[in-house]
Amino acid sequence: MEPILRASRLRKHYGTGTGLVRAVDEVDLDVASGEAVGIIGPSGCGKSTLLHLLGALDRPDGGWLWLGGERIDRLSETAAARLRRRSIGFVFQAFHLVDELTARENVELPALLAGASPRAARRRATALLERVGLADRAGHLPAMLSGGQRQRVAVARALVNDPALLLADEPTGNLDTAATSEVLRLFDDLRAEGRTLVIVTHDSRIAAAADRLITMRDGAFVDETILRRPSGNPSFGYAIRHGSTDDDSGLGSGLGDDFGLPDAPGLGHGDGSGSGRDSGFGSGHGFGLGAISGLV
Ligand SMILES: Nc1ncnc2c1ncn2[C@@H]1O[C@H](COP(=O)(O)OP(=O)(O)OP(=O)(O)O)[C@@H](O)[C@H]1O
Repeated sequence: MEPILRASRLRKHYGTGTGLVRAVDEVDLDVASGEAVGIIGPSGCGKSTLLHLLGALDRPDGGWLWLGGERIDRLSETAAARLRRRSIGFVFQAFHLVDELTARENVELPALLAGASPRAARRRATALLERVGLADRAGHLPAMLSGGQRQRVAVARALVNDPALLLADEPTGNLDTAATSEVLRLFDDLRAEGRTLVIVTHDSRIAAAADRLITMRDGAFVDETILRRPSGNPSFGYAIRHGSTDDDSGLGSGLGDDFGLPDAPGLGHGDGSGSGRDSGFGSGHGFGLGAISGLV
């Protein structure tokens, strides 16, 4: 099965006064359709830079990137903008709603920009606001909404063009505990309904909404943990090995211990009968399940 998103040796380096920052350094990533991938790691390790590359918000210095089989790493500004409108939904820490527009108008906007009729845009925005539990706030301006409500509007907006890929950068970073729970529930629902998600986060609870968690450090992937099989892709087969020769016992349980996440029973002890990823983890470069030992 072809991944919907594939990055190969993706690279973004910044020259600074004090030297070279390898923000993203030869990263390989495959994301299957219907899979929810969480990316975690210390501040400055390159998570946001990677997400910007994956979402064609920024161009890599090197490497290749495909979305739905289409090369997207060398698009012109115009083509990248078109791709983002059509195929990618973004959720940012700071919401980025238009202050002068109501919740419904904010959600309608990307649909209108993508060429939907006003009536179709309204129909879709109304349904999505209902979907995120904000039907009764459709006419409110962002200033009249709580942080959690604003982020739910932002999620509805990200979904309005039914994107192939939803990218979220610290979606709970600006939220208090109660609002985080609202947004967490929403992401958990999106995962369960089979949305293809990549979420960058510091928040262990949001990270737990992922099917697979990747840890970044110094621009590279250093660890990978499978939490569950993707719900959007029942035929998805992980090549999880049996036996004790590989240190795969840390799957799920190691994560729970180190990161405050619930255990993922069974995942570390799969029957090995899955068909396996088409190219293994991260396109076959880098590391495999044997390297997993919980979060570092
Ligand atoms: N435009 C830029 N110019 C120079 N350096 C940059 C630029 N953008 C990011 N960096 C550097 O690249 C590295 C990765 O930054 P990035 O924002 O991707 O990290 P992050 O993991 O998302 O951090 P945080 O969790 O704090 O948001 C950092 O060292 C950062 O200072």
